[in-house]
Amino acid sequence: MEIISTSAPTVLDVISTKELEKILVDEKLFASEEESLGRVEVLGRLDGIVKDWIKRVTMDKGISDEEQIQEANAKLFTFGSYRLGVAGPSTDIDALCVGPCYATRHDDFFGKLFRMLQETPLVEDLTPVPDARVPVIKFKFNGVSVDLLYAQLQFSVIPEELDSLQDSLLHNLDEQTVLSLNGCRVTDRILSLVPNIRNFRSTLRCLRFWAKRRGIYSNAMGFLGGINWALLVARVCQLYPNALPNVLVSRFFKIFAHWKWPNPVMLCPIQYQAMPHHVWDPRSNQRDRKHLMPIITPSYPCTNSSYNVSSTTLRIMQEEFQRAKELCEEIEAGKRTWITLFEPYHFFGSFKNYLQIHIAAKNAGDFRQWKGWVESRLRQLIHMIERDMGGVLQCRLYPGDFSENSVKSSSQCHYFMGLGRKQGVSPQDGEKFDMRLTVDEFKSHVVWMYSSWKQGMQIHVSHLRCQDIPDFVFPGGVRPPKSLNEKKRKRIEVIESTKLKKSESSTAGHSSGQKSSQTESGVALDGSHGLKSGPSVEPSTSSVSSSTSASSRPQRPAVSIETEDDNATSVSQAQNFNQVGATVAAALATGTISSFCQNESLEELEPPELTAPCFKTAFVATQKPIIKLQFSSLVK
Ligand SMILES: Nc1ncnc2c1ncn2[C@@H]1O[C@H](COP(=O)(O)OP(=O)(O)OP(=O)(O)O)[C@@H](O)[C@H]1O
Ligand SMILES: [Mg+2]
Repeated sequence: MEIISTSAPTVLDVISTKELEKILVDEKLFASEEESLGRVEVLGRLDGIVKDWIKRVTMDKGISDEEQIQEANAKLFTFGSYRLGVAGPSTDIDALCVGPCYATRHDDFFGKLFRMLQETPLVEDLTPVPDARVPVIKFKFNGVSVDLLYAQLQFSVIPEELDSLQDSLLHNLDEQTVLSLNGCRVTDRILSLVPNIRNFRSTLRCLRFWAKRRGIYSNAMGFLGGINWALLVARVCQLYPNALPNVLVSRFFKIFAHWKWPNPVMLCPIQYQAMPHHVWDPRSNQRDRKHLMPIITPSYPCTNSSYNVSSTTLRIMQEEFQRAKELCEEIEAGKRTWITLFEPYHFFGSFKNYLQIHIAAKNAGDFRQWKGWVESRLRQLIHMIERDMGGVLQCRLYPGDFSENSVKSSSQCHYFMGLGRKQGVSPQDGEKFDMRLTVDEFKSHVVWMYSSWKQGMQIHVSHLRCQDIPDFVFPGGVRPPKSLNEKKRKRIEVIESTKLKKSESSTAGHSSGQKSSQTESGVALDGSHGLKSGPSVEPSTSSVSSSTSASSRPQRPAVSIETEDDNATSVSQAQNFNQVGATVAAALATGTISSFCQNESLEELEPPELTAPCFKTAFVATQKPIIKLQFSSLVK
């Protein structure tokens, strides 16, 4: 593995690193002793629960031999930022329960263990996510967030000293177990591949803090998450094995501002084994070839940990790397201090137009699941808008959600997306952007693809101008004054930083604010919304309709709406059956329609069934007027 420099630190490096690390302490990025002890206690209790669980499972399998029951064992491993030693006060604990061959994921982990957790005092917000790529039970234990995965190994007894790094463990395991084990294996391998763990941790804490401040910390939204930042920092540590964090931070930006993506970042050569698990290989796999920012995990099966990165998020991150590189050069030259590197990105002052995505569900349990799903889909909305608006617009998501009340709501939240013109694309007179169909398509897609959708799970997307951003997004619910000179702005930044650090890992809403005036773009079937843009971008009105880009878009399906008095209204022409189903799904999501019965499964409407003559669906609305929809004789 090549090395760029083995230079030993200078006295100045020691001083500069102290200054840098002082910021981490001042920003309270370390868990207090009490918090750390609380986590250790939670893990101890959890370990006891899984050990108890496996004995019950053993007995339930009809094994009555006392010795075998005594021997039965399950083991808890930690991984992620907690295991890496960079957890902050509010970061979650990622844990893996390893069980023997007879303890199944479905019945025993998501069944028996889940019920035991339900009965455990101090366990709350229990959310099973069995259908995820990496199935997980999420919960809070005595206030500590835990993500618990499961690995069902081939052993009949799990040895207490099990080494999760052994590749031979992976033989004959199901894909979900391999992926679940991978978290632990990757974390431990990273720690074994960095030359100096203390310097690695300190540098990683800086980078995690910086990424959160600059609004680019979120794997789900197409930026980078904990694992990706850890791998990138580990690589820089390898290249400068003796450097202190001040140099490592600065070299990090220097290297990644100039990195020629999609060249992969790897901590070691890709490992191959005679096992069937997918290993990242752009030469043989077309999907891997499409990855824009490959950051490869270091243990078998080596995969790309940053497959969510899109051309938009990559561009944003590159701009941030470049900005930080320049700042670091000035810091090194003594022209600035480290704190300037961590200045927050002013998301709500950076765009003239925004989309607000409001999601809600009937109860806290539904909401947690619905929110997780919608959040993982939001990057799709960016893709759709950029695709449909002729490549003129570019979007930026704020990687966090907001609530209208100071206490985080358990059944609704808001996301925001900034809309701007692509650099270098000049505005045209009277240019308009009509996003109604795109937004409808997105909402439909979100509902359509979600197999666990339930009544009450809603999504609304609306357009708003910068001045209409609701107050609750601002720290303390107070909107900063419009024109600020540089000095005042700096002061506000300090206030914002204080607020931001409170929610270091995930951005929460702030105190209550007024409801903004906004344009609803997501109202079900006849909802209208358009974003009009010209040399000076104007706000849309709810009736903005035509646009040049929209004319080339497929039209809405022919849906006849029958109101109570049987006045049928044709909404538009059908393009295909998929769209009908999609429109239905959107109506369900927005709450306009509360239930429906169908004669044919909506899934059957996927191509190639587009030519099917008709399908009939009846809907009943939540509120008057009752709407019945009759889908029939759709025009192809
Ligand atoms: N995209 C991914 N590819 C490979 N492994 C992943 C991926 N996402 C998560 N993991 C594994 O799961 C672990 C926990 O993920 P998580 O998103 O909680 O990150 P983290 O490092 O714990 O950061 P945070 O403090 O934000 O929770 C990671 O450390 C990694 O081992
Ligand atoms: Mg984590």
